[in-house]
Amino acid sequence: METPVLDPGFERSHSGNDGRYNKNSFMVNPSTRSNFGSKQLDFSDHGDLDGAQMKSSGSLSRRISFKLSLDLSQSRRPSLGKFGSVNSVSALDMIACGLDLKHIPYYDLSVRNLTYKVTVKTQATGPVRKTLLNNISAKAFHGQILAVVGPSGSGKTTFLDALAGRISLRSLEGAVYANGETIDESFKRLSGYVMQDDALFPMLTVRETLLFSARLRLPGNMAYEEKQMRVENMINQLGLKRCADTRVGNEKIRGVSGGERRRASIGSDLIHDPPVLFLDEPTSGLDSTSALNVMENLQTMAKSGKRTVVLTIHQPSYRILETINRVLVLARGNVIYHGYNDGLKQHFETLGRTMPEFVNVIEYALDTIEEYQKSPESLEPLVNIQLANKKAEDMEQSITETPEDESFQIDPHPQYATSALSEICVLSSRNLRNITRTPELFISRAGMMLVVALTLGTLFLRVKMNQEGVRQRTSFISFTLALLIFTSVEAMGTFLQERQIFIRETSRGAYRASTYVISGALVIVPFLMILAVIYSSVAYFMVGFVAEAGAFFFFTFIVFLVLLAANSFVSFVSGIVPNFIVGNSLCSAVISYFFLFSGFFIDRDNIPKYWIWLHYLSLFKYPYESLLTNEFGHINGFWYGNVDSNTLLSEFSAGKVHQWLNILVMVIFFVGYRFLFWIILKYFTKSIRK
Ligand SMILES: Nc1ncnc2c1ncn2[C@@H]1O[C@H](COP(=O)(O)OP(=O)(O)OP(=O)(O)O)[C@@H](O)[C@H]1O
Repeated sequence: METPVLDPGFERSHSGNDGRYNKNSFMVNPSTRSNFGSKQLDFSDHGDLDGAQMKSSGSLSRRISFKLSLDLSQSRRPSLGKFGSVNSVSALDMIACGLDLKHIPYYDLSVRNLTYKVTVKTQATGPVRKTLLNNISAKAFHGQILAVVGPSGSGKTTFLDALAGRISLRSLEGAVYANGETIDESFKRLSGYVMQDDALFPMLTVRETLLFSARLRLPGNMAYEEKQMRVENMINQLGLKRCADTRVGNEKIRGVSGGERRRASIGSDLIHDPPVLFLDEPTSGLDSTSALNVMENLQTMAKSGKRTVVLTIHQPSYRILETINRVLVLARGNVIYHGYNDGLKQHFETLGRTMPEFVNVIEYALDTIEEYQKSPESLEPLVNIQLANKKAEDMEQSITETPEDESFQIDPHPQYATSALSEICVLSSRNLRNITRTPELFISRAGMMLVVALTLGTLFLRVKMNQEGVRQRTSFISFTLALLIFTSVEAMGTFLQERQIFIRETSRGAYRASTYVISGALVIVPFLMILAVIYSSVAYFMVGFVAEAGAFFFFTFIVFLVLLAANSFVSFVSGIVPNFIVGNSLCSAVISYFFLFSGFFIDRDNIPKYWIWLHYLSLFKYPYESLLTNEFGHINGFWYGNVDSNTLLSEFSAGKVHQWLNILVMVIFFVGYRFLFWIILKYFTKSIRK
């Protein structure tokens, strides 16, 4: 084996976030690049390397990485703790610049003795520990695809989740290493995870989906044109050119085909070109051609970008098998085989079995597992054979491997790709695009407000200044508030629909929960303002409220604040409920209580002391008192008998209303519920298993 020639003059220091791969980075003397690049460091074309070769290459890859002296590599990548930045120069950047791909940083993963147990409650025995992963050891190399296969329930997804940091590290025994370093939170940010469900916005086109993802996940200081170029490259790479401007769609909305949606989903999770990719069943639900297409794309991405691809798959066809380099066969959480595809046949031969010719080796493995599972000795012989092989491999490894350096610094504050402000802009523009693509939602609510305003306007037409007029005014105000607050519940659907997308995007650090909350609030403001104006300008004058500009604008402003506060409250509830049915019931129940304690049905003075807190928490109390004061406070003189405005207001417990204080409380409701929503999203809406 030739020794790589490193130019000592190019040796680099190891800290900082300037795009370095890891602390053992060296700069390659360009004149020597091709010499050793092809002979020792480029494994991407060596899916059939034998174990010994791979081991020596693997250990070399941990020790040496290369970084190209390119301007575009500098300060693009966020710091990723001990794993350095995502890429110093991404594969796609390099392709776009026509540069040599042999110098892309890469990661080799290894799993040692990974065990994962959960506690399950059974009726017969009470809580028992169930082993979902049992002492699993495996490796995934860059430039290759490792496929996790096995019968249903064998632990494929669980294994992928453990590797991808989707299971709390505290719950796992054993360890997962990336280039010999144990993984931590920062590792998540440099890996992409494609879930089984394609959680995408149905109203965006494929190109828009990828572009929004690029704007969120690529560094803020990268030019917009470059991001667009990255998107076009991804579209070409994934074969999405023909449908790039078609809406993604879903089960209800016509859009791209299932295979194209799958590829769009893969593209949006991989647009930032993560060096490690995890995919859960990327071919599920696809016809054989689309499935092969997806796998070929992944193979190209793995090879050309030196990415490490780990995926789960059900019964891959013969042609799909050719796109996979290594397999990990699991059964009931145990490793049955781990290694290169062509070793599988030989592996089963050690059991004294002969695999028939022209049989798909994975199908054969699954059939064999099934057979053993049904036999009295169960999986034991299969597990023992694998354990014996592993022992031999471990011994070999202990001779060739040197101990790892454990002195890496973990960055306690892993950064996001772009600034909070930029995230707010991108998320707001995405929200806006989604809203404008579904105008019927806003139009129907605006139409409903108009119809109700007209109905109330005719019902309470030109109310008089007498006792009946007073009753009608208070009824109109309380009904208006009930209408505004109860109908806000429909906003819950938005977040519940988006929740999977939010989890998918934020689980890999695409953006902050706070910017998601802020952008959601910002985008809704103009729409709620329009609703407030529509309702007030029709109902206010038809009912015949005090004809003063100031009073009208104040009424409209309060209606707007009520809509804002109610929207925030509903957002908060949507964060804590599992689905719309529960959310709708909860919201309706709580809002009904708020209404009951508003002061309309029972005066504040008559509410029992132990219930008074509900009066002060009520979303109705403050606008109700403000609107009463706005109406009655503007009219001097007697309403009926010797009852003047002051008497009326004190009767409604609104005698000493400070309008600015009420406004402040409503603003606090608006901000406070959003804040609680943020807490829920940040700390409780996680896709991590315990
Ligand atoms: N939280 C849990 N509590 C108890 N058992 C669990 C839990 N999560 C998963 N399991 C069980 O662990 C086993 C492995 O599940 P996993 O989803 O990893 O299997 P899989 O191989 O991906 O299955 P499939 O191919 O059907 O998707 C299953 O038997 C499943 O029922």
